Amino acid sequence: MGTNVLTSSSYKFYTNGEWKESLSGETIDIKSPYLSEVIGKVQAITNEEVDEAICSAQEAQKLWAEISIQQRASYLYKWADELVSRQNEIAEIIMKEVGKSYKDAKSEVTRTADFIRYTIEEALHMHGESMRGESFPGGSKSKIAIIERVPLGVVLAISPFNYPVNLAAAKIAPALIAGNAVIFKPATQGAISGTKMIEALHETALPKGLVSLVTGKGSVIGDYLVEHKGINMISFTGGTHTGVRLAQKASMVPLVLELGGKDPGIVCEDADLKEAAKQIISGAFSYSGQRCTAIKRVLVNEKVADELVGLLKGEVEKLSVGSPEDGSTIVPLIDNKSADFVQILIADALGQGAEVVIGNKREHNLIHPTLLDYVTGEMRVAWEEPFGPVLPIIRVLSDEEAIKLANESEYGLQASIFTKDVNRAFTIANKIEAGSVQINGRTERGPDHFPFIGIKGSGMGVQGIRKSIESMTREKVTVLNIAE
Ligand SMILES: NC(=O)c1ccc[n+]([C@@H]2O[C@H](COP(=O)([O-])OP(=O)(O)OC[C@H]3O[C@@H](n4cnc5c(N)ncnc54)[C@H](O)[C@@H]3O)[C@@H](O)[C@H]2O)c1
Repeated sequence: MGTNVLTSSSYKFYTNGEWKESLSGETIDIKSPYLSEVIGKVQAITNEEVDEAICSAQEAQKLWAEISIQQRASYLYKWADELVSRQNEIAEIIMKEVGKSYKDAKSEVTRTADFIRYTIEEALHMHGESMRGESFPGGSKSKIAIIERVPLGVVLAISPFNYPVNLAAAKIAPALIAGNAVIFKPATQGAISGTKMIEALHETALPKGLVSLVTGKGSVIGDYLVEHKGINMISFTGGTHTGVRLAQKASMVPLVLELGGKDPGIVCEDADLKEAAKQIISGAFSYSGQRCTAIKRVLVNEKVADELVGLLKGEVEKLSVGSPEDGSTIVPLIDNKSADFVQILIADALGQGAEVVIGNKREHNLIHPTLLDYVTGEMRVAWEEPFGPVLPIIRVLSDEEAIKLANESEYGLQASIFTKDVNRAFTIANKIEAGSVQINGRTERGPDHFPFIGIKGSGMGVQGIRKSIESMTREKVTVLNIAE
């Protein structure tokens, strides 16, 4: 691993096929979560520069939608190849910028290339349909509707910090293959990784203006982008607070929102407890719990609670804690503010009678994996998303109580159920209010072609390769009236 990857400390934004410095003259420092140093700066662009990006996107999109899907595919295949050939460089940036282990960062890049290829192939196999008028009473055989999917126009893609390459490409690739232009706004922490990903796209000689990388604080340019009349669709992944605000600002454009979660791991007394403990701990603590689909609470039947807690503790003891450079699972959180928040949730629970099974140790923004037992519904950690390595355990008397607690949450992303009885699993799953339910496995987003859905405070709309393409296109009907 070279140390000189971050050669350019000031990164440019990208619009109309060119890399530029903002006329604002302002940049934003990107501080590594674990190196305690600024690893680069990104441009804080102006509203006028946003206007220019959207204007050139509108121009470019018209031509892009007209070329064949095979031609569009050829650019995207090159993009996937470029990402693979730059995987070491990009992985190192992801590691330094968002503090993810080098191994995980690398697999994020290769998973993204796989995602892009699958997206192309899915789109190549999507076809429209036709209908004859005669099937409706009074309709005629001479009326034929041809139903095709057409692009929406300019898609605004806003991504979060935790998967800065994968979650961005998961919006950009379906948008492009379907014939849209893209305005890509990365999370500020994650913007250098996003820049590197767009550099790879630039290498494909993609038509000018089709994709722009706009950087700046979400709180500064976010509203301007979201309310912009030139935007035809918004695909957003991030926190619930930001997403709800965005939905209130955006008007009359389709939205797909993938937001926060509080996924429960429900453990019945007949579960394979050893396997459940393994799944729960890897689900809860990978990348320090900074995953939307992390297991964020355990609802365990009290008959097996003591045994499960012992097994969970054993699994936590095996987790490596330290620097992402050493491949640790538990790494410093994205910033100090996030670590302070986790600490507040832990303190609140302890103040109300929860017990620490293991953990509750902090060095700067590195929080050791923490298990809290005897958590009750009065404690904030039972309901709030920590986005950090703390897992509350709530003991329940019955499946009904577990279902009730699971559904009382403002979120509805995923849930896991652990039981050996498949009928029982389905009975519970059918009553759970969540986008997806995992039976005997940890909550997770992949494989990426599965539909991925957040309900309630966890979002609206569906992602997942085919669903993402559908969300970025609309049906258009052309009716042929044949002379009789
Ligand atoms: N459901 C999912 O698919 C999924 C996946 C990953 C992360 N998440 C969620 O994301 C959160 C963590 O990510 P984060 O801290 O980067 O989230 P965040 O909400 O702080 O930021 C997400 C994005 O929104 C931008 N933004 C901020 N203010 C904005 C505004 N006013 N208008 C438009 N955009 C604005 C940010 O710059 C960033 O690009 C967690 O809640 C996590 O659960 C959800």
